[in-house]
Amino acid sequence: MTNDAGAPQAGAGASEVVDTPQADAVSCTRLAYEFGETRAVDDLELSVAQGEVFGLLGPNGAGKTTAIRCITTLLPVPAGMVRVFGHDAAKERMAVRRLLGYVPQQLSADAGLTGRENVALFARVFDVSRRGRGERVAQALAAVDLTDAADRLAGTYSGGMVRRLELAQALVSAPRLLILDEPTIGLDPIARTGVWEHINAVRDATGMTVLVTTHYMDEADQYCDRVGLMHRGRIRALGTPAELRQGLAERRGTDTLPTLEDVFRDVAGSGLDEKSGDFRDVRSTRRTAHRVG
Ligand SMILES: Nc1ncnc2c1ncn2[C@@H]1O[C@H](COP(=O)(O)OP(=O)(O)OP(=O)(O)O)[C@@H](O)[C@H]1O
Repeated sequence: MTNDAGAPQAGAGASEVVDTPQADAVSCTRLAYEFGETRAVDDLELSVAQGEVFGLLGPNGAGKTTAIRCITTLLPVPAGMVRVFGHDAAKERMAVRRLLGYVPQQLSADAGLTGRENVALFARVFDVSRRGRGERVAQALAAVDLTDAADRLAGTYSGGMVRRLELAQALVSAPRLLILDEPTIGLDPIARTGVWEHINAVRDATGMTVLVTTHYMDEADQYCDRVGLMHRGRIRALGTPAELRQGLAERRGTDTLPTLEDVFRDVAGSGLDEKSGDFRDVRSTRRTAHRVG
């Protein structure tokens, strides 16, 4: 185990998890987070294995963003434990931050800078060494197919291009874990597919782990190795999309394979629409395609 300065840490107990190939990329144990009276994350248990694309699914208010923000160290861990490749997110915040790239829901690109300047800014913030920085920036832009548009102002980009630019910003530090909060919300189907194809291509090339939140059950079904269905602060069902769909078909005694959304409705029950909003409501109320410009 290392401390935030990267030096060996004295006194690491024998029972502590260390950064080995066997360590989970993300491990949350009884993670809880409250905003006043609201228990946003409720004793969350979550493990993401190294190299997998894991989808954290759930409707508005399920607690996905709060959990993600604890994992990225942007929020403290008031109760429970969060580890990233074995590093304790509460005690080794800098070590954790160095391992991950994060694309938040909020716009993280500057409309007044070119694509290249935006990515270069992130390279400086994430301490990518000056030597070779230009090449790393160019590689990150190429990985998301923005080489030709790299020297245009981001304010002229389409919604899909902005999302890919934000992906390049997160990739420039060569993270081992990429965390994306609603990466495709508000994009048209072609742009959504484009974002996923680039995520997958980088994952295939680097073996990076991907943790993604989404409301889009169809995307999770198609692109995630495993999914966790989150509702009211907890994971209510966990498995590969095929396992979850098959499981519901067996419970219902039907040959017709249900959708992942059917699975979610089954595990979340009638409370889904009353308290947390419907998936379609969320889609129609949140539009980010024109976030820049
Ligand atoms: N800063 C805050 N102050 C007070 N309550 C908050 C705050 N952020 C989130 N919450 C509440 O915590 C709960 C979980 O919210 P969170 O944003 O984590 O859910 P989510 O699943 O990410 O939803 P969304 O899909 O809308 O982003 C909700 O009830 C929300 O209203």
